[in-house]
Amino acid sequence: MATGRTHRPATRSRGIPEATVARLPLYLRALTALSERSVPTVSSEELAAAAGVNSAKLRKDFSYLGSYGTRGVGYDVEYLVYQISRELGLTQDWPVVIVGIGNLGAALANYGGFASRGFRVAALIDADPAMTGRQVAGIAVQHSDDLEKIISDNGVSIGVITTPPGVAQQVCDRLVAAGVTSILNFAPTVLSVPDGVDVRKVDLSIELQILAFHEQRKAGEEHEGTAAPAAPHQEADEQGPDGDVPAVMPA
Ligand SMILES: NC(=O)c1ccc[n+]([C@@H]2O[C@H](COP(=O)([O-])OP(=O)(O)OC[C@H]3O[C@@H](n4cnc5c(N)ncnc54)[C@H](O)[C@@H]3O)[C@@H](O)[C@H]2O)c1
Repeated sequence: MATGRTHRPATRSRGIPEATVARLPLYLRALTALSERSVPTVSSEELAAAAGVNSAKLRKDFSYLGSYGTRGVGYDVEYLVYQISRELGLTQDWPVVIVGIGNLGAALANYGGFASRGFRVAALIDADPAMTGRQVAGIAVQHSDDLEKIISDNGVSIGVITTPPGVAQQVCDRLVAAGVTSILNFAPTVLSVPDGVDVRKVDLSIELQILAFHEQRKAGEEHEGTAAPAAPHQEADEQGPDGDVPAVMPA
């Protein structure tokens, strides 16, 4: 068993760096907004500004997709939406299960943004017998005793864990044994997974702690009237999609 990290090399087999992959959803979100406004083409500068990314980085990212735009015209919005969606695997439907249907699991189940991005909530699973059969977001919650059958029946490869931290590893092990190969973990615990399984961890409290650090530094600067020492240098590929620490991290 390996612990912690996402078990993928920094550069994917098709040669797209993970840092670029992490920015593709930002481009896609900006492009989708342009597409909804029937904007046909966009310059790299406009798109970079809309995505919150540096334009040179954007051009480099798109070169990995084989998309170079047309000088003086820019990028074709619809074609880029298609290209990025295909690269992210969003042109196919991904059934997802959510395990642990408490406050957070129910909120995620009710989030309408998954379906429009190619993720279908195929099943909701909880260990509390009182939850079994209860409708959440129009889906009947199923008992965790049936987890393996639910995964297999629905052909699920992506699992979301929103259980208490103490049971998250056990839930993760069952999901993986049942065939799940990608896990989005919201529980505040580090999961161990075998090679070939990707884990991403979301931790809003870490994001808040980072903001608190910056707030403290700003307050210190005001107080002392001098600049605080610069933050430690971050390598480009350690940075998040918009050049900051990512909200969703490799576990
Ligand atoms: N990542 C974040 O930013 C973030 C934010 C909020 C909460 N959390 C974490 O998300 C998790 C859920 O928080 P919550 O407020 O929804 O808690 P909750 O207590 O409301 O819900 C947890 C649910 O998990 C179920 N459960 C317990 N053991 C289970 C098992 N073995 N299999 C399946 N289901 C099981 C419970 O019956 C319950 O319905 C916690 O670990 C919490 O720390 C993370």
